[in-house]
Amino acid sequence: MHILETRKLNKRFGGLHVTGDVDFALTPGEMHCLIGPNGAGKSTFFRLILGEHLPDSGEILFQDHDITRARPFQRIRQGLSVKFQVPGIFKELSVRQNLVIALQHHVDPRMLPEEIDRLLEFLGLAHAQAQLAGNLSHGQKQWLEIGMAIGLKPRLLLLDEPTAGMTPDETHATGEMLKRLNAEGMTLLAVEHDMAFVRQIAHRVTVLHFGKVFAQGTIDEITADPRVAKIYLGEVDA
Ligand SMILES: Nc1ncnc2c1ncn2[C@@H]1O[C@H](COP(=O)(O)OP(=O)(O)OP(=O)(O)O)[C@@H](O)[C@H]1O
Repeated sequence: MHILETRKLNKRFGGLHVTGDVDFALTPGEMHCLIGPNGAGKSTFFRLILGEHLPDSGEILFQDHDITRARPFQRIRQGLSVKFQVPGIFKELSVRQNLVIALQHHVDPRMLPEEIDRLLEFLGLAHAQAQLAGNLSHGQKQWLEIGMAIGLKPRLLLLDEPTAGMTPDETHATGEMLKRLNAEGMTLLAVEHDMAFVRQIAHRVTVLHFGKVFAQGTIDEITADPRVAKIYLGEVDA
């Protein structure tokens, strides 16, 4: 059984084949990273999974349900959540208020304060809960956004370059945070460029190149593959 599966997923923009026949499957409990050179189609593949783009052909299955044409909110209701690269936090509100907004329609109001305390602790933001979110460091803003995305207790969390712009310490702390989520049963799929981070978290890695699955394996298999090194140097054509 797979938690997410795409079958021959295709997306074109004009004449450009951005996603070409992508067959991809995620096992429940897996931490998977999607890598590939700029323009490989990673963001487009993410947006197809989320329902922000509709494919020209192919299928997307989530927990064995066909969600190919489902609206984004329907996918979220089924247990999909996403953390985008640009934080969607409310800068003029406190850290705690941001979490209240994210959780209030999904958690029993009597349990809300306790649930938020637990999240703040998990994110390492308990001491900053009264601060305005706009005053947090870049890394803390990303963690708050992760908190808002996991407050709904998704089965699958998608992360778009979760460590972009972070210091090495923040990047490492983010990796450990994601590993704890995974240990609690959440499946994770991250688009990521930082290979040290990929090594820290990924069970398996998929390389996209010109919209196609170019290679798949453990990080050791991927980094030892001379064909993968060549696509980053621009030596392998579509
Ligand atoms: N809405 C769109 N309309 C037209 N072309 C698009 C659109 N979105 C993406 N593209 C093109 O599709 C290709 C793949 O883009 P995509 O953003 O999916 O790649 P990526 O692997 O995420 O790249 P990066 O690592 O730079 O973020 C690019 O050539 C891009 O210009």
